[in-house]
Amino acid sequence: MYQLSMGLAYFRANTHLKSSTFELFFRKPPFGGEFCVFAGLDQVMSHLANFGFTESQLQYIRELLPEADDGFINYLRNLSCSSLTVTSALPGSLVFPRVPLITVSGPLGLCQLLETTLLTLINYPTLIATNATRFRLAAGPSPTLLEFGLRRAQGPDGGCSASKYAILGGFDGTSNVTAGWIERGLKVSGTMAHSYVMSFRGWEGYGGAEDFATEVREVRDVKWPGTNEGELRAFVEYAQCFPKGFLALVDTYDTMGGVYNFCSVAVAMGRKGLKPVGVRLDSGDLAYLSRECRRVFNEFKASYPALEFWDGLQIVVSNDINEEVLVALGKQEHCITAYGIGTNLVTCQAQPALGCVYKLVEVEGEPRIKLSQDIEKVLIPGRKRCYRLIGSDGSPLLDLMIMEDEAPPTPGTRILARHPFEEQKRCFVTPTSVVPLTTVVWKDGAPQIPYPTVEDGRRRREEEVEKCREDHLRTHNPTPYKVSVSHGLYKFLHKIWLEEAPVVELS
Ligand SMILES: Nc1ncnc2c1ncn2[C@@H]1O[C@H](COP(=O)(O)OP(=O)(O)OP(=O)(O)O)[C@@H](O)[C@H]1O
Ligand SMILES: O=P(O)(O)OC[C@H]1O[C@H](OP(=O)(O)OP(=O)(O)O)[C@H](O)[C@@H]1O
Ligand SMILES: O=C(O)c1cccnc1
Ligand SMILES: [Mg+2]
Repeated sequence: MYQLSMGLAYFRANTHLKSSTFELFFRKPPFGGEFCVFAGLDQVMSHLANFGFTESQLQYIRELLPEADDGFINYLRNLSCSSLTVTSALPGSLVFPRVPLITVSGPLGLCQLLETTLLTLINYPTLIATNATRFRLAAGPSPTLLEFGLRRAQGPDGGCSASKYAILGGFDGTSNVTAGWIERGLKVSGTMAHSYVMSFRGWEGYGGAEDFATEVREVRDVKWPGTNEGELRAFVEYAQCFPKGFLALVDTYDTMGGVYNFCSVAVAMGRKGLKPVGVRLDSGDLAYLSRECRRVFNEFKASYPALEFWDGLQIVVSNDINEEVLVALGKQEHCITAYGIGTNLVTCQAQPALGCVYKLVEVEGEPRIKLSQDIEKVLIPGRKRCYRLIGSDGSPLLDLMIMEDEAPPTPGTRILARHPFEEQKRCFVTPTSVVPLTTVVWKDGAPQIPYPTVEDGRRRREEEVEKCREDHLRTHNPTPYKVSVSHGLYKFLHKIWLEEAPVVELS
């Protein structure tokens, strides 16, 4: 309604066709960090391609906006994104405050109508991709990270976005089947819950292979005759159902008893030439219990050395894991090989919203500025070009915004980079290479790049994280990354600022 109301007022004022430019950017990185991982462009591109109003939507808008006349409704009826040029960062890129992630140029009315949609399509995907990247950085490169969050997500749609963009951010798989169905190629996996284990008590009604169950019980009785019988039955049934995918939840009654039950089934499977997958721990001290699991696996390895799978068994842990728990586990000795993470990942509990904004910076070639008492909120006016200046070690030195008509920075040439608002903060920089931060992604009614896939984003994130200095990426008190403007843009910004700010009269 926000956008439609302005749309009508622009139409009445006959300014709806004026050429304009809007920029989408964030001012403060989330989670107390220094960076975001850009995501959501795939959905933006598909929105641009499909943008339009149906007759029934137009009818509804007439009801909502009694001020709308036939002329306005006709204008909406014929709207499409063919008159827009959109430039954007590419998914998986590391992005920093105030640098435009998406720039939309075209008729004012149309650009305005896109505001809320573009923000909702970028804010959450970028937030979750950033959260997932931080979880990956905290966990290190080797463990498997599984997204388990659909049950706690902000609705089914939020849950599917979470699954997809968590994978872009470095997760390996999701338990969300709908996400895998929508986005073919996402790895989908699931283990078992306590309810499954709890549903069995003893062996009454057992219809599986008798010799298998007998063998499992014999192995168990040698090691620890007192383990829970219902749990053992649950594992035996599951192993027969999933001869290649036996991963047992071991903490329903007593974690170590569960591990012995698992190993007993594993021995009987091994004798049939089958390979069990591992265990999942869902409570208690996950570091300690993972070491205990490995100790029991080693004990069984000593007793059954002919079976070759003991060293490769997975130890999956879950239960309210967040970034802090991952950091804490990183400092302890443990034998965890995989993490299942739900609530804290998908709800981004540490910071549930990213504050990207969408601001008008130019109309009919004239810059526009929004002033604020809060200096951080003062808008950098005019259309700009943005570059990442790379140093001799391949890591980014700073991001630089220049005015559209300025000469781009070139490798080997020394230039002055300035903080946009603090006059004394400036530096000379001689980049080894210069990378443009945005690409034209939409023009003349057609996409200008192939539709971005999750895999593209994942790869780009990996490359960019690899190149970035660790102190910019660290969890606590990261080193600020310099986002700067050229001397020309600095002068321009402050000139426009003075022109627009009234001089107060005191008496
Ligand atoms: N070794 C560890 N170091 C740091 N944090 C841990 C460690 N082990 C577990 N945690 C975390 O500590 C918290 C334990 O929560 P809580 O005490 O409610 O669980 P629990 O009682 O073990 O399990 P549940 O309530 O599910 O039966 C979880 O957030 C878990 O991820
Ligand atoms: O803890 P999360 O990061 O959200 O990960 C997913 C959790 O969801 C399931 O348990 P659920 O929370 O349904 O039950 P529980 O807390 O009683 O184990 C699962 O066993 C994990 O513990
Ligand atoms: O597959 C699992 O183990 C799983 C999936 C979702 C939530 N909790 C656990
Ligand atoms: Mg729980």
